[in-house]
Amino acid sequence: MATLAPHQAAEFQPSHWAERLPPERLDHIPGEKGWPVVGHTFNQLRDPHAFARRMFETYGPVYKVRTMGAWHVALIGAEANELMLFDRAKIFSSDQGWSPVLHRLFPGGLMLLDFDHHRADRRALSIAFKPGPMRHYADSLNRGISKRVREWGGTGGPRDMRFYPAIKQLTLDLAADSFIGLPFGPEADRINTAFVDMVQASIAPIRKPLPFTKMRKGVDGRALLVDYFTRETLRRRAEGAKNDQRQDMFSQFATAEFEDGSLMEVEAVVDHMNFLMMAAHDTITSSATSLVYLLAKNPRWQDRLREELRAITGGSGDLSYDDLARPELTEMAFKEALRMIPPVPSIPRRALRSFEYAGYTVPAGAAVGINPHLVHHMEEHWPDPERFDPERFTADKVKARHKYAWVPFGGGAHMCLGLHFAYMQIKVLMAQLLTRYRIEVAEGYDPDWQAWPIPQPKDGLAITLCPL
Ligand code: HEM
Repeated sequence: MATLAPHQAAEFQPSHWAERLPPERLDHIPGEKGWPVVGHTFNQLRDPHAFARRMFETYGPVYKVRTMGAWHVALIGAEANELMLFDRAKIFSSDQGWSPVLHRLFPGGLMLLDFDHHRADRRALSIAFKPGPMRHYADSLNRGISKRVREWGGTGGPRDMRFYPAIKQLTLDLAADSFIGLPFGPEADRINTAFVDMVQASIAPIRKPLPFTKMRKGVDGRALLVDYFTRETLRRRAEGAKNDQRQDMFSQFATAEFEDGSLMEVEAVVDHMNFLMMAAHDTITSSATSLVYLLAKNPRWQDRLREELRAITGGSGDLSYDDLARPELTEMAFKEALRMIPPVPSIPRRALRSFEYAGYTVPAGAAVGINPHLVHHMEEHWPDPERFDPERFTADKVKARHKYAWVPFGGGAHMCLGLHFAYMQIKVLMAQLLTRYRIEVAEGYDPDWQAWPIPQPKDGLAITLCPL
C-alpha cells in the first residue's frame, strides 16, 4: 500500500514542468537508460505495450526509463492507479505531467490546472453537462448521426468503407453543432480545419513552430481559434440576457459563473473550449472505432446489442435522452472496448513531494505515470484478457473487482468531465448503426493498430455495412 514518505529537507521542489530532477535522485529505482541521447524513445514508440510489459516483467511495478529526453518513473497496478488518480495526499501535479506535451497548444485546459484553481474552474464548467444541455446535445446527436449513418449505407446492397476516417469527420461535424452551436457549413469547416491542425501539432516530433512544420500549422490554427472564441465569448455574453435558448457547450462555458457569481476571464473560457474539443475528439473517435471492430469480430454480441437497441427504439434507431440508461448490454460492450483498447493508454503526473509505492521511495520532482492499458490486460483482474467479453461488466463482477483496475476515464479530481457525453454519443451511434446494418469484416482480418498516443487502426478499419 502507498504512503507518503517522510519529508526530507533537501527535496527537489519543482515549480515548473521544465525544471529537471537531477538523475542521481532516481539511482535506487531499477530501469533502463536506453541509447545515448534518444534513450528508449524509439523502442517505446515502436510498440509501447510490448515495451511496458517487458519492463514490468523485468523490473516489477516501479521502474524508470529514459524517453523523450527525460527520465520517467512508471507505477504499475490497480493500486498505483488509485494512488496517482485519487491522490488523497495531493502529491501529484497534472499540470506538470501533461504540460511537456500540451502547454504550447492547449494551455489553461483543465488537465493543465491543479488543486484549488482546477477545482473552481471545473465546478464552473460542469454546468455544460447538466441534464438541460445534455438533453439538447442528445437531440443534435440523433439528428446528425442518423443523417450521416444513412449516407454511409448508400442506396443499394453491402457497402465497403473505412470506418475510422468516417467517424472522425462525423465527430468533428457533431462537435461543431453541439459544442459550438455552428451548423454544418463553411464556417464549421474552417474551425474544424484549425482544430485538426492543432491536435496534429500537439503530438508532432518537431516541437518548434518552424516554417512548413505541423507545429507551425498548429500554432496558426490556435491563433485562428483564439480569435474566433474570444469574439464569440463577448458576443454570447452580450446576448446572454436576451437569448437563454443557446444550449451549446460553448455558450454554457461563456456564461458559466464561479461560486461567488463572477464570470470567468475571457482567455480562460477560450482555453477551456480549445482544450475540451481536443479532449473529446480523438478519444470518442478511437473508442467508437474499437467498439465497431470488436462487434464485427464478435457477431453474436453484435446481434444481442441489435436486439436490445431495436426493442428500446421501437426499430427507429432514435435513442431519446430519457432512454439513455436502458441499453445495458450496449454500455457493457462499450466498457469492454474501453478496457481492451483504452483511448488514453497512459496518464502522466509529476510528484510534488516524495512518496512510497511498492517498497520504493519516489522522490519529489520525478515525472511519473500510470499505464491503464497494461492494467486492463492483467490476468489477476481480467481472466483471459484478450477475449472480448462484455459480461465482465455485470454489476456483481464490477463490485468484486478492484475499483481502479478499469480506468479508461481516469479517476479522482481530474476524472473525465465528458464521460457521460461519450456514453451518449456511442449509444446513439450504435442505435443508429446496428438497427440499420450488419457490420462485417473479412475472415481473419486483424488490422495493425497505432498504439500511441491515441489508438487508431493504421488502415482506417475496413468494414462492410450490410443493410438489414
Ligand atoms: C471515450 C471517450 C473519452 C475517454 C476515454 C476520455 C478519457 C479521459 C481521461 C483518461 C481523462 C483524465 C486524464 C488525467 O487524469 O490526466 C480525461 C479528462 C478529460 N476529459 Fe475525457 N475522455 C473521453 C471523452 C471526453 C469527452 C467527450 C469530453 C468532452 C465533451 C471530454 C473532456 C475531458 C476533460 C475536460 C478532461 C479534463 C478533466 C480535468 O482535468 O478535470 N472527454 N478524459
